[in-house]
Amino acid sequence: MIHASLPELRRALDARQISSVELATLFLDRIDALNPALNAFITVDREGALAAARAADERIAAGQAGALTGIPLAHKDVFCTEGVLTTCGSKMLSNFVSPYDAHVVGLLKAAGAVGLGKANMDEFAMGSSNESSFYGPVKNPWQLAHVPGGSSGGSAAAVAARLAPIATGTDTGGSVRQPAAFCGITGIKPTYGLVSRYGMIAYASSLDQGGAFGASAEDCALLLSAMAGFDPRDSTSLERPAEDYTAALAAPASARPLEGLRIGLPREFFAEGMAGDVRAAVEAALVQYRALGATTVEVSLPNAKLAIPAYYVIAPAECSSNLSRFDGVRYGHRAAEYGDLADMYGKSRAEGFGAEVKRRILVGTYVLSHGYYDAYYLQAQRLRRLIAQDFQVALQQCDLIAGPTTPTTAWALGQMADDPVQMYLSDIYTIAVNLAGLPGLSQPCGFGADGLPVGLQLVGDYFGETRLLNAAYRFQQATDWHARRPAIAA
Ligand SMILES: NC(=O)C[C@H](N)C(=O)O
Repeated sequence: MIHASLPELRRALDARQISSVELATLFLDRIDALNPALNAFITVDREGALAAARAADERIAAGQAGALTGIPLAHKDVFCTEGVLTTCGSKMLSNFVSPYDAHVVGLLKAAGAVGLGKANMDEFAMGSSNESSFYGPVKNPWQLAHVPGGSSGGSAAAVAARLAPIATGTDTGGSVRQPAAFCGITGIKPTYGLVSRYGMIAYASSLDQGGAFGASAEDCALLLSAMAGFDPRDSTSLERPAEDYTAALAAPASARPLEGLRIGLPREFFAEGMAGDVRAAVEAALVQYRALGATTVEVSLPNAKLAIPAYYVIAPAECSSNLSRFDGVRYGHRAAEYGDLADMYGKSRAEGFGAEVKRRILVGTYVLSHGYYDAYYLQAQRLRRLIAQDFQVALQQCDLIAGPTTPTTAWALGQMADDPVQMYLSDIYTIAVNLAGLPGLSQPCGFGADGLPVGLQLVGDYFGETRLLNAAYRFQQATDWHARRPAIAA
């Protein structure tokens, strides 16, 4: 049961081969056994999970089960959960119990999904390795001495090690796709505005977007279908009819299911910077895509190389504003001893935030300050527009864009700890997609020389989620990279 797909779990639950309580217990026991080694969860909510599972069993017995009723899942600890600790990976929120559920959490509860607990993450989602978490680093299930990626590293490691069949995440600059690639699973970041940000602790609001992790594109499609949808409480939520992202997957299998699909390969992504073993796996995957009927065409994203400097102005600027609410008064940690009010703010924030968060607040405050705004923030916004335009030009020549998710496989824990800029550079292929607000997916497509997974990134036009998930699904029907498991999950 541990390795069953979501549709298989659905059938087993509906046929009463297993109850939701039994299924939740199976995963909770696995978390107890394996989490000490992986550190994928910050909070395990056994009681809440079993109560939700009992309710799901009643719903199943009454014949009222939906696609996710009784299915266990993990939430990234950035999503507020009523009555359950929400830390955002920070000491600042180490005692924060939200009085309400994030929109996404509410939708999944209403669907009858069973929340197992809260997944570890980089502090306030700032990082690409999960090492900035106040609760300690997450280990990569494929090799425990390596990072799982970040910032949604706990969610990705949990799914890869089968501590949960599916998990939520968020992606501001790659935080779903990069850990999915490093952990050998599938992850999708939808179009900006598709998933409500209400109750998702804000990092960089114009970039933050909720996303889904699963062992396959099909499992991601099921989870995303339940997460997406208009929410008036998020001013950037898009008012669109709900979509069933699994509908296209039901089309009959054929030898060349991707006939007519044009895949654009950005010249700049294949030029330099990609490790040899990543390139080999990505190119082999493209051969497979062609065998399934797709054609490939070279496209250009001339400004994509400027995505990292633009992002590391815009994201810190927004974070410096968003994180000002953590002042020891309204939320979060308060210093035990202080003089006047300013001293209390200063000490509380100095004690509550870790080094990476402080670095970004400082950079963000600087680029927004009088006299520097035009030189940095405004320029970055201009670059952002050029990058988005590049994608629109490229997407006139193709239906989706493919390339590596990351330049290398997962690095060793500690390897980049003293070199934040090196870590920022590792997000080179994912960040431009957030700046443009486009949907992106990462799927496993092979292994590097070190035995660690390689991810293939697919990027679509706005609201192209169905096309991305369908392409990945057809690839997964013909290959078994997504079915490979780390020894810890055997
Ligand atoms: N939050 C993200 O999407 C991760 C990105 N590496 C960042 O640190 O901003």
